[in-house]
Amino acid sequence: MTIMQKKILLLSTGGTIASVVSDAGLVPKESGEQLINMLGELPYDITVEDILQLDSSNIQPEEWKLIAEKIFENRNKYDGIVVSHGTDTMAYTASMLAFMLQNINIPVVLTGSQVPINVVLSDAPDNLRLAFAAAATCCPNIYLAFDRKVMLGCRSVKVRTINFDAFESVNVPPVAKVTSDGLVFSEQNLSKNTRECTLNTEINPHVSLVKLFPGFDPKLLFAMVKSGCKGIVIEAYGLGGMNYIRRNMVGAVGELIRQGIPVIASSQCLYERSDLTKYEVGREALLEGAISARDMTSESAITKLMWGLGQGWDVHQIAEFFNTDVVGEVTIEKDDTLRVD
Ligand SMILES: NC(=O)C[C@H](N)C(=O)O
Repeated sequence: MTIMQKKILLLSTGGTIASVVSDAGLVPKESGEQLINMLGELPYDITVEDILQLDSSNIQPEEWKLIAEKIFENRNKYDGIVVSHGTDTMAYTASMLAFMLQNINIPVVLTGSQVPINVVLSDAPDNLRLAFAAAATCCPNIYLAFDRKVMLGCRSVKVRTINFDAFESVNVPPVAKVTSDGLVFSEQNLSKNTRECTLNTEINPHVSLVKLFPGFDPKLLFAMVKSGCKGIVIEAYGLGGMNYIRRNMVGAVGELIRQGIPVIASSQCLYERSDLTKYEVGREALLEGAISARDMTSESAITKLMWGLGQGWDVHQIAEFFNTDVVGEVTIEKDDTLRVD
């Protein structure tokens, strides 16, 4: 009896995984085919397409669109898709793909490596094998697979520059882990997708992500808006606090919102949620109309803002959008009304 092998498409985009040493430093040169050849026999029917050959520092909204279109085009021809990608912006790409390809009907798994595949002790072969296994077995969704963990793409963050455990699933457990039992799934491997997959690559990249620091001049926010910025994510302090003495960030937020610029307040802390209702410095911002990012990653918050603005939505619609769990990117608690009374 012949067992039907799963059909998996590898879309290769470059990154360290495909890099070689050159006089100019590491540059992505290896093709997807070369990556596959380094893995030896795999129990899948693999097709390869090279769509980009970039360090992921060069991956921007134009490339997100191309990757999303390629996935959409192939979503009914394969059982799963693996996207090889540089690690530096992989969490941004994974988050944006989740918004652009809502209700995706197959597993799409991004992976890369900290060390080029042609180096003896590279992490690339393990990461690629994991990505293929995830693409063959996970529920439909956008994932990031790295260092024996499979995470929801919109919850992943790059947290290390050198060590192999470069990514973490923030505020939710990984979807699956590799143990001696193989790929072991958590309960999260349940697909919520019941609707038709849509491709919507309309985004507005004219946004800013600002990390608040003591002494930050709120006038700079208005300068950004003057230069065309249409929405701002502020990584505020702790639960979402902002200063209002001397330099009035809270007042600036209110003014921007009255001008029609959505301002999202997230936390500089990587873990756990922002909750603007707790302290006066958060409540004031909330009263001025700041929109809470709750427990979203900054990568998800900024890509969600770009996508929402791309739909032509105003401040109220963006607030509504951020109060909605669209692709698993945010935890909305049942009675989480964020009222300040
Ligand atoms: N490890 C990596 O892939 C880093 C590389 N600079 C990239 O993001 O393309």
